Amino acid sequence: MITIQETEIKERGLLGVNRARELGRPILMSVVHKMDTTNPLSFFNAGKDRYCGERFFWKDPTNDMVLVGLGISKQIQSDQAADRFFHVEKEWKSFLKDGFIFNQYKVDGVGPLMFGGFSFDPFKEKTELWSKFAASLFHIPKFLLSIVRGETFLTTNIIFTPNDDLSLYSKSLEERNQLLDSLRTRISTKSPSLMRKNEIFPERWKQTVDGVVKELTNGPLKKVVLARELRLEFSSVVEAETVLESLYKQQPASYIFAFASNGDCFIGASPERLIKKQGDEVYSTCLAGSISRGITEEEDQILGQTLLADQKNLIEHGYVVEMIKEALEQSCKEVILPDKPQLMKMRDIQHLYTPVIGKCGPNTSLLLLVEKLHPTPALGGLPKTLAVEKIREVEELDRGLFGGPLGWVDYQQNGEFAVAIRSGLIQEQEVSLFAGCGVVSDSKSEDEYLETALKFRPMLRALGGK
Ligand SMILES: C=C(O[C@@H]1C=C(C(=O)O)C=C[C@H]1O)C(=O)O
Repeated sequence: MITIQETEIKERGLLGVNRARELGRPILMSVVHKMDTTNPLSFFNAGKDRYCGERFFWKDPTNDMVLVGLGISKQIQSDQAADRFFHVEKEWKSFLKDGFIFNQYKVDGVGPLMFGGFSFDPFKEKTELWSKFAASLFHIPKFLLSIVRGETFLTTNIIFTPNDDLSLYSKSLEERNQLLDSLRTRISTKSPSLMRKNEIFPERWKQTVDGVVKELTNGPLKKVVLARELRLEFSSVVEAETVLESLYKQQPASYIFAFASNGDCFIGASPERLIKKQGDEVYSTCLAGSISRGITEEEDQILGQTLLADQKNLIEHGYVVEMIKEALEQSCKEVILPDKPQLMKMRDIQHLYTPVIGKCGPNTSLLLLVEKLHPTPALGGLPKTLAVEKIREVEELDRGLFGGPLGWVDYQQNGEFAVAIRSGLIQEQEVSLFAGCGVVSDSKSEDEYLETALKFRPMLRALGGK
């Protein structure tokens, strides 16, 4: 319970009401409090009934930043394809303008913040599968729990419209106290049983890979990433909190995310950072080139060394490094990266990995960097435009948010986006899982098929399947 003085309630209520009336439009009031240590999954779970379809969850691989949003105080959304990153940034900044922010903590990820993502390809025809998500969709929550480097904060966002009166502020505090009171409810650990696994046209997918391999030998295309879907059916509704809890235990070194919209929930555990901005620095990750983990330590090391020396994978990885370096050089003063990839070992798979740091110039903007980087050749291909066009033409899957940038931006314009892979879409009793792989001129469709099967595994295990 957070205690508030009666005078503060009146003063802040008045401030909000007066400004909204004076400007004739909605005004944000954001209030930050420090809190005792709170389990983020309990917080997510506490919003289950009241904020169903209005929740998000984010944890970065280092555990430095955990964000949980409940309720929607404002939605920024659009199905418009052109200039989508610019429009979202513009709307975010104009939403913040003239608002009140009561935040004495100079910590990123605290205070007003939007969370959401961009679809992989806004020009691809949208199907029923993703009908609950706009192609660009961001939520500014009513309540945001931020656990930043071990410290816990709660942000309450209130929107005053010209028609509201003073009581809005106290009503919102009441809602917050009810939420904090319900934090003790336990998460059900019972997972529904997996009834049916339906691979979506695997043979046709392999034929598509073979067709693209032929084009790669002759044409200007160097690499195309092709993805496929696995549709699962369960004995009862799949609850996001139960899946999150499993991902938390099973994939500690990943970004763990959930983004609910209109009843569906996009959820996953991605190893891949697209970009992070913290003050004057940006961080990106080149991740491409994959091999399985070994059963014994020795086998695991041999597999790792094989990957580090494998020409096909090194070439694929090099494409990503080159592109990310070039994109950052356009808006950073300096770009720093090692000259050789290392290994990133996840539970089921190991990857070639190169971290990149950029020193920001005066106009470096997080969303404009997202635009430049997405999709990297790890998810699109090379050359970028041709590869994305090829995917649009030959891939049967509607990727929706899969493979797109998913993350958060705070009111200081700091934030982070992961590449939304190793993920799935929960639709009541059914879940679609997605996985892709880089196709180059010497790719074999059977190997690529097996690689995508490996990439389904983290989500499959978290859902109680194998
Ligand atoms: C496309 C996916 O993964 C991407 C492709 C990789 C590859 O081709 O080696 C490796 C990591 C990711 O950048 C996926 O997991 O679905």
